[in-house]
Amino acid sequence: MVTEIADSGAAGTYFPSDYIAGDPSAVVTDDSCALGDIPIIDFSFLSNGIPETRAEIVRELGQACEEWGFFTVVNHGVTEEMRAAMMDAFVGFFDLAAEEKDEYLGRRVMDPIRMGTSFNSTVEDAPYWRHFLKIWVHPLFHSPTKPTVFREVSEDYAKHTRYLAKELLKGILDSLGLGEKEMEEALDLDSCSQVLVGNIYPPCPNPELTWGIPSHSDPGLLTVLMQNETDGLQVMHHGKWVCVNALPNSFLVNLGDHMEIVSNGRYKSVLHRAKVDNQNTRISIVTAIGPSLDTVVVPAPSLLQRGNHPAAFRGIKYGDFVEHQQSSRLKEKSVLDHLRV
Ligand SMILES: O=C(O)CCC(=O)C(=O)O
Ligand SMILES: [Fe+2]
Repeated sequence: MVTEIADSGAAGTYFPSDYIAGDPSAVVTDDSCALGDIPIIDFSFLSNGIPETRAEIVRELGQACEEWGFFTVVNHGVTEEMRAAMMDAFVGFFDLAAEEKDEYLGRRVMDPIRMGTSFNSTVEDAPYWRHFLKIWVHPLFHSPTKPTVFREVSEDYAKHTRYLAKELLKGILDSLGLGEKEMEEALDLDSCSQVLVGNIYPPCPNPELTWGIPSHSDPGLLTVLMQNETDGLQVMHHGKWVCVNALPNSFLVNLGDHMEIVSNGRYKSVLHRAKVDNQNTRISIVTAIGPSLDTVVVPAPSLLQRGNHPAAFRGIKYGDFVEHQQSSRLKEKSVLDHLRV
Protein backbone atom coordinates (compact mmCIF):
# COMPACT_ATOMS: atom_id res chain seq x y z
CA MET A 1 0.00 0.00 0.00
CA VAL A 2 1.14 3.53 -0.68
CA THR A 3 0.37 4.50 2.90
CA GLU A 4 3.32 2.36 3.94
CA ILE A 5 5.65 4.65 2.07
CA ALA A 6 6.31 6.93 5.04
CA ASP A 7 7.59 4.03 7.11
CA SER A 8 9.28 1.96 4.47
CA GLY A 9 10.91 4.75 2.49
CA ALA A 10 9.54 2.90 -0.49
CA ALA A 11 10.73 5.43 -3.04
CA GLY A 12 14.28 4.94 -1.86
CA THR A 13 14.82 7.48 0.90
CA TYR A 14 13.59 7.47 4.48
CA PHE A 15 11.91 10.55 5.86
CA PRO A 16 13.23 11.48 9.29
CA SER A 17 10.57 10.67 11.91
CA ASP A 18 11.68 13.65 14.03
CA TYR A 19 11.43 16.00 11.07
CA ILE A 20 12.83 19.48 11.65
CA ALA A 21 12.52 21.91 8.78
CA GLY A 22 16.03 22.93 7.73
CA ASP A 23 14.58 25.59 5.51
CA PRO A 24 12.82 28.23 7.63
CA SER A 25 10.57 29.17 4.72
CA ALA A 26 9.24 25.60 4.80
CA VAL A 27 7.49 26.13 8.13
CA VAL A 28 3.78 26.66 7.73
CA THR A 29 3.30 29.97 9.52
CA ASP A 30 0.22 31.22 7.73
CA ASP A 31 -2.42 28.58 7.38
CA SER A 32 -5.33 30.96 7.01
CA CYS A 33 -6.05 29.83 3.52
CA ALA A 34 -9.49 30.76 2.19
CA LEU A 35 -11.40 28.65 -0.28
CA GLY A 36 -11.39 30.43 -3.61
CA ASP A 37 -13.95 30.94 -6.30
CA ILE A 38 -11.81 29.25 -8.91
CA PRO A 39 -12.92 29.71 -12.54
CA ILE A 40 -14.50 26.65 -14.16
CA ILE A 41 -13.99 26.00 -17.87
CA ASP A 42 -16.33 23.61 -19.68
CA PHE A 43 -14.01 22.03 -22.26
CA SER A 44 -16.85 20.54 -24.32
CA PHE A 45 -17.81 24.03 -25.45
CA LEU A 46 -14.28 24.73 -26.63
CA SER A 47 -14.10 21.62 -28.76
CA ASN A 48 -17.68 21.19 -30.09
CA GLY A 49 -17.07 23.06 -33.34
CA ILE A 50 -19.70 25.79 -32.75
CA PRO A 51 -17.92 29.14 -33.26
CA GLU A 52 -20.20 31.17 -30.94
CA THR A 53 -19.76 28.89 -27.93
CA ARG A 54 -16.05 28.57 -28.61
CA ALA A 55 -15.74 32.38 -28.66
CA GLU A 56 -17.49 32.56 -25.28
CA ILE A 57 -15.17 29.97 -23.72
CA VAL A 58 -12.13 31.67 -25.22
CA ARG A 59 -13.26 34.86 -23.50
CA GLU A 60 -13.69 32.97 -20.20
CA LEU A 61 -10.28 31.37 -20.62
CA GLY A 62 -8.70 34.77 -21.18
CA GLN A 63 -10.36 36.12 -18.06
CA ALA A 64 -9.28 33.10 -15.98
CA CYS A 65 -5.69 33.47 -17.22
CA GLU A 66 -5.58 37.20 -16.54
CA GLU A 67 -7.26 37.01 -13.12
CA TRP A 68 -5.93 33.72 -11.75
CA GLY A 69 -3.50 31.87 -14.03
CA PHE A 70 -5.40 28.87 -12.73
CA PHE A 71 -8.71 27.16 -13.47
CA THR A 72 -10.69 23.94 -13.22
CA VAL A 73 -11.62 22.03 -16.38
CA VAL A 74 -14.80 19.93 -16.53
CA ASN A 75 -16.29 17.87 -19.38
CA HIS A 76 -12.75 17.30 -20.60
CA GLY A 77 -13.31 13.99 -22.36
CA VAL A 78 -10.80 11.96 -20.32
CA THR A 79 -12.78 9.05 -18.90
CA GLU A 80 -12.96 8.17 -15.20
CA GLU A 81 -11.59 4.75 -16.16
CA MET A 82 -8.52 6.24 -17.79
CA ARG A 83 -7.87 8.53 -14.84
CA ALA A 84 -8.27 5.67 -12.38
CA ALA A 85 -6.01 3.42 -14.45
CA MET A 86 -3.28 6.09 -14.45
CA MET A 87 -3.61 6.54 -10.69
CA ASP A 88 -3.40 2.75 -10.18
CA ALA A 89 -0.39 2.46 -12.46
CA PHE A 90 1.56 5.08 -10.45
CA VAL A 91 0.56 3.45 -7.16
CA GLY A 92 1.63 0.11 -8.66
CA PHE A 93 5.01 1.61 -9.48
CA PHE A 94 5.58 3.08 -6.02
CA ASP A 95 4.52 -0.24 -4.47
CA LEU A 96 7.24 -2.16 -6.33
CA ALA A 97 10.05 -3.60 -4.26
CA ALA A 98 13.03 -1.23 -4.03
CA GLU A 99 15.21 -3.38 -6.33
CA GLU A 100 12.56 -3.18 -9.08
CA LYS A 101 12.49 0.61 -9.22
CA ASP A 102 15.75 1.89 -7.71
CA GLU A 103 17.41 2.03 -11.14
CA TYR A 104 15.44 5.27 -11.62
CA LEU A 105 16.62 6.81 -8.36
CA GLY A 106 18.98 9.76 -8.18
CA ARG A 107 19.42 10.17 -11.90
CA ARG A 108 20.43 13.39 -13.59
CA VAL A 109 17.70 16.01 -13.80
CA MET A 110 17.13 15.73 -17.56
CA ASP A 111 17.16 11.92 -17.71
CA PRO A 112 13.99 10.55 -19.32
CA ILE A 113 12.82 8.72 -16.20
CA ARG A 114 13.74 9.91 -12.72
CA MET A 115 12.50 8.95 -9.30
CA GLY A 116 13.27 10.91 -6.18
CA THR A 117 12.24 12.31 -2.83
CA SER A 118 11.64 16.00 -2.08
CA PHE A 119 12.43 18.24 -5.10
CA ASN A 120 16.19 18.20 -5.56
CA SER A 121 17.80 16.73 -2.46
CA THR A 122 21.32 17.58 -3.64
CA VAL A 123 20.69 21.30 -3.08
CA GLU A 124 18.20 21.29 -0.19
CA ASP A 125 18.91 21.47 3.54
CA ALA A 126 15.89 19.37 4.41
CA PRO A 127 13.58 17.25 2.30
CA TYR A 128 10.05 18.14 1.38
CA TRP A 129 7.49 15.43 2.14
CA ARG A 130 7.16 14.08 -1.37
CA HIS A 131 8.16 11.13 -3.51
CA PHE A 132 7.97 11.53 -7.25
CA LEU A 133 8.42 9.69 -10.52
CA LYS A 134 9.00 11.96 -13.48
CA ILE A 135 8.85 10.69 -17.07
CA TRP A 136 9.33 12.47 -20.40
CA VAL A 137 6.51 11.21 -22.63
CA HIS A 138 6.69 13.47 -25.72
CA PRO A 139 8.08 13.91 -28.38
CA LEU A 140 9.83 10.67 -27.35
CA PHE A 141 7.76 8.36 -25.21
CA HIS A 142 9.42 6.69 -22.22
CA SER A 143 8.00 4.34 -19.61
CA PRO A 144 9.30 2.27 -16.71
CA THR A 145 9.08 -1.43 -17.55
CA LYS A 146 7.17 -2.31 -14.38
CA PRO A 147 4.35 -2.60 -13.55
CA THR A 148 3.67 -4.07 -16.97
CA VAL A 149 0.46 -2.06 -17.49
CA PHE A 150 2.32 1.22 -17.00
CA ARG A 151 3.42 1.66 -20.62
CA GLU A 152 0.01 1.25 -22.23
CA VAL A 153 -1.87 3.23 -19.61
CA SER A 154 0.58 6.13 -19.55
CA GLU A 155 0.78 6.32 -23.36
CA ASP A 156 -3.00 6.58 -23.54
CA TYR A 157 -3.22 9.08 -20.67
CA ALA A 158 -0.40 11.21 -22.10
CA LYS A 159 -2.06 11.30 -25.52
CA HIS A 160 -5.44 12.40 -24.15
CA THR A 161 -4.08 15.00 -21.75
CA ARG A 162 -1.76 16.34 -24.48
CA TYR A 163 -4.76 16.87 -26.74
CA LEU A 164 -6.62 18.58 -23.89
CA ALA A 165 -3.66 20.82 -23.05
CA LYS A 166 -3.01 21.77 -26.68
CA GLU A 167 -6.64 22.71 -27.29
CA LEU A 168 -6.64 24.79 -24.10
CA LEU A 169 -3.39 26.43 -25.20
CA LYS A 170 -4.84 27.31 -28.59
CA GLY A 171 -7.87 28.82 -26.85
CA ILE A 172 -5.64 30.83 -24.52
CA LEU A 173 -3.46 32.13 -27.35
CA ASP A 174 -6.63 32.92 -29.27
CA SER A 175 -7.77 35.02 -26.31
CA LEU A 176 -4.56 37.04 -26.68
CA GLY A 177 -5.39 37.66 -30.34
CA LEU A 178 -2.58 35.48 -31.69
CA GLY A 179 -3.35 33.85 -35.02
CA GLU A 180 -2.67 30.18 -35.72
CA LYS A 181 0.43 30.95 -37.79
CA GLU A 182 2.02 33.03 -35.06
CA MET A 183 1.18 30.38 -32.46
CA GLU A 184 2.89 27.73 -34.57
CA GLU A 185 5.95 29.91 -35.16
CA ALA A 186 6.18 30.88 -31.52
CA LEU A 187 5.61 27.51 -29.89
CA ASP A 188 5.80 24.73 -32.50
CA LEU A 189 3.18 22.74 -30.58
CA ASP A 190 3.49 19.61 -32.77
CA SER A 191 6.89 18.91 -31.29
CA CYS A 192 5.92 20.09 -27.80
CA SER A 193 7.56 18.47 -24.80
CA GLN A 194 5.42 16.70 -22.25
CA VAL A 195 6.36 15.30 -18.85
CA LEU A 196 4.25 13.09 -16.65
CA VAL A 197 4.88 13.26 -12.91
CA GLY A 198 3.39 11.12 -10.17
CA ASN A 199 3.64 12.80 -6.75
CA ILE A 200 3.00 10.85 -3.57
CA TYR A 201 2.75 12.73 -0.29
CA PRO A 202 2.56 10.21 2.55
CA PRO A 203 0.84 11.15 5.83
CA CYS A 204 3.17 13.40 7.79
CA PRO A 205 3.32 13.40 11.60
CA ASN A 206 4.14 17.15 11.67
CA PRO A 207 2.40 18.70 8.68
CA GLU A 208 3.02 22.19 10.08
CA LEU A 209 6.79 21.71 9.78
CA THR A 210 7.13 21.10 6.09
CA TRP A 211 5.53 21.22 2.66
CA GLY A 212 4.84 18.51 0.14
CA ILE A 213 6.17 20.93 -2.44
CA PRO A 214 6.97 24.57 -1.62
CA SER A 215 5.84 27.70 -3.46
CA HIS A 216 6.92 27.61 -7.11
CA SER A 217 5.72 28.17 -10.64
CA ASP A 218 6.03 25.50 -13.33
CA PRO A 219 8.50 26.12 -16.15
CA GLY A 220 6.40 25.18 -19.20
CA LEU A 221 3.28 26.57 -20.83
CA LEU A 222 0.45 24.71 -19.14
CA THR A 223 0.19 22.08 -16.39
CA VAL A 224 -2.78 19.71 -16.06
CA LEU A 225 -3.25 18.08 -12.65
CA MET A 226 -5.49 15.41 -11.20
CA GLN A 227 -5.41 14.15 -7.64
CA ASN A 228 -6.89 11.49 -5.39
CA GLU A 229 -9.59 12.50 -2.90
CA THR A 230 -7.14 14.32 -0.59
CA ASP A 231 -6.89 18.06 -1.25
CA GLY A 232 -3.76 20.04 -0.43
CA LEU A 233 -2.99 22.30 -3.37
CA GLN A 234 -2.87 26.05 -2.73
CA VAL A 235 -2.53 28.81 -5.31
CA MET A 236 -1.52 32.45 -4.93
CA HIS A 237 -4.27 34.86 -5.91
CA HIS A 238 -4.00 38.65 -5.49
CA GLY A 239 -1.27 38.22 -2.88
CA LYS A 240 -3.10 35.61 -0.75
CA TRP A 241 -2.96 31.83 -0.65
CA VAL A 242 -6.16 30.11 -1.72
CA CYS A 243 -6.92 26.46 -0.89
CA VAL A 244 -8.09 24.43 -3.84
CA ASN A 245 -10.88 21.92 -3.34
CA ALA A 246 -10.97 19.90 -6.53
CA LEU A 247 -14.34 19.09 -8.12
CA PRO A 248 -14.84 15.37 -8.73
CA ASN A 249 -13.56 14.19 -12.10
CA SER A 250 -12.02 17.56 -12.93
CA PHE A 251 -8.56 18.67 -13.97
CA LEU A 252 -6.80 21.60 -12.35
CA VAL A 253 -4.82 23.68 -14.81
CA ASN A 254 -2.14 26.23 -14.12
CA LEU A 255 -0.13 28.53 -16.37
CA GLY A 256 3.63 28.09 -16.49
CA ASP A 257 6.53 30.52 -16.90
CA HIS A 258 6.65 30.18 -20.69
CA MET A 259 3.07 31.40 -20.96
CA GLU A 260 4.18 34.47 -19.02
CA ILE A 261 7.06 34.93 -21.49
CA VAL A 262 5.08 34.44 -24.72
CA SER A 263 2.27 36.72 -23.49
CA ASN A 264 4.88 39.32 -22.45
CA GLY A 265 3.70 39.20 -18.84
CA ARG A 266 -0.02 39.57 -19.50
CA TYR A 267 -0.83 35.99 -18.41
CA LYS A 268 1.36 35.26 -15.41
CA SER A 269 2.47 31.84 -14.22
CA VAL A 270 0.79 31.08 -10.93
CA LEU A 271 2.64 30.35 -7.68
CA HIS A 272 1.40 27.16 -6.07
CA ARG A 273 2.39 24.76 -3.30
CA ALA A 274 1.06 21.56 -1.76
CA LYS A 275 0.36 20.92 1.91
CA VAL A 276 0.65 17.50 3.49
CA ASP A 277 -1.92 15.77 5.64
CA ASN A 278 -1.30 13.96 8.91
CA GLN A 279 -3.88 11.25 8.15
CA ASN A 280 -4.05 10.62 4.45
CA THR A 281 -1.73 9.97 1.58
CA ARG A 282 -2.19 12.52 -1.16
CA ILE A 283 -1.44 11.58 -4.74
CA SER A 284 -1.28 14.05 -7.60
CA ILE A 285 -0.55 13.29 -11.22
CA VAL A 286 0.77 16.19 -13.16
CA THR A 287 1.32 16.48 -16.86
CA ALA A 288 3.11 19.57 -18.09
CA ILE A 289 3.29 20.80 -21.67
CA GLY A 290 6.12 23.02 -22.82
CA PRO A 291 7.71 23.95 -26.11
CA SER A 292 10.28 21.52 -27.52
CA LEU A 293 13.55 21.53 -25.60
CA ASP A 294 15.33 23.40 -28.46
CA THR A 295 12.77 26.19 -28.79
CA VAL A 296 13.62 29.69 -27.63
CA VAL A 297 10.33 31.33 -26.67
CA VAL A 298 10.19 35.13 -26.78
CA PRO A 299 7.28 37.54 -26.24
CA ALA A 300 4.92 37.24 -29.25
CA PRO A 301 5.90 40.00 -31.76
CA SER A 302 2.29 40.94 -32.55
CA LEU A 303 1.60 41.66 -28.87
CA LEU A 304 4.59 43.98 -28.71
CA GLN A 305 3.63 45.77 -31.93
CA ARG A 306 -0.03 46.14 -31.05
CA GLY A 307 0.51 47.79 -27.70
CA ASN A 308 3.85 49.33 -28.58
CA HIS A 309 5.29 47.54 -25.55
CA PRO A 310 8.95 46.69 -25.03
CA ALA A 311 9.74 43.00 -24.52
CA ALA A 312 9.60 42.17 -20.82
CA PHE A 313 11.65 38.94 -21.13
CA ARG A 314 14.71 37.63 -22.89
CA GLY A 315 14.43 34.19 -24.47
CA ILE A 316 16.42 31.11 -23.53
CA LYS A 317 16.34 27.56 -24.87
CA TYR A 318 13.51 25.76 -23.08
CA GLY A 319 15.74 22.78 -22.26
CA ASP A 320 18.25 25.08 -20.53
CA PHE A 321 15.46 26.74 -18.56
CA VAL A 322 14.13 23.38 -17.33
CA GLU A 323 17.57 22.05 -16.47
CA HIS A 324 18.33 25.17 -14.46
CA GLN A 325 14.97 25.02 -12.65
CA GLN A 326 15.37 21.32 -11.80
CA SER A 327 18.95 21.76 -10.59
CA SER A 328 18.21 24.66 -8.24
CA ARG A 329 16.36 24.97 -4.98
CA LEU A 330 12.71 25.37 -5.80
CA LYS A 331 11.98 28.98 -4.97
CA GLU A 332 9.02 30.89 -6.33
CA LYS A 333 9.80 32.33 -9.78
CA SER A 334 13.57 32.57 -9.35
CA VAL A 335 14.42 31.12 -12.78
CA LEU A 336 11.93 33.26 -14.71
CA ASP A 337 13.10 36.32 -12.77
CA HIS A 338 16.55 35.94 -14.41
CA LEU A 339 14.99 36.56 -17.79
CA ARG A 340 13.19 39.78 -16.97
CA VAL A 341 14.55 42.84 -18.77
O1 LIG B 1 0.72 17.98 -5.89
C1 LIG B 1 0.32 19.08 -6.26
O2 LIG B 1 -0.82 19.47 -6.08
C2 LIG B 1 1.28 20.03 -6.94
C3 LIG B 1 2.44 19.36 -7.62
C4 LIG B 1 3.27 20.35 -8.36
O3 LIG B 1 3.12 21.52 -8.22
C5 LIG B 1 4.31 19.89 -9.31
O4 LIG B 1 4.56 18.67 -9.40
O5 LIG B 1 4.88 20.77 -9.98
FE1 LIG C 1 4.03 22.67 -9.83
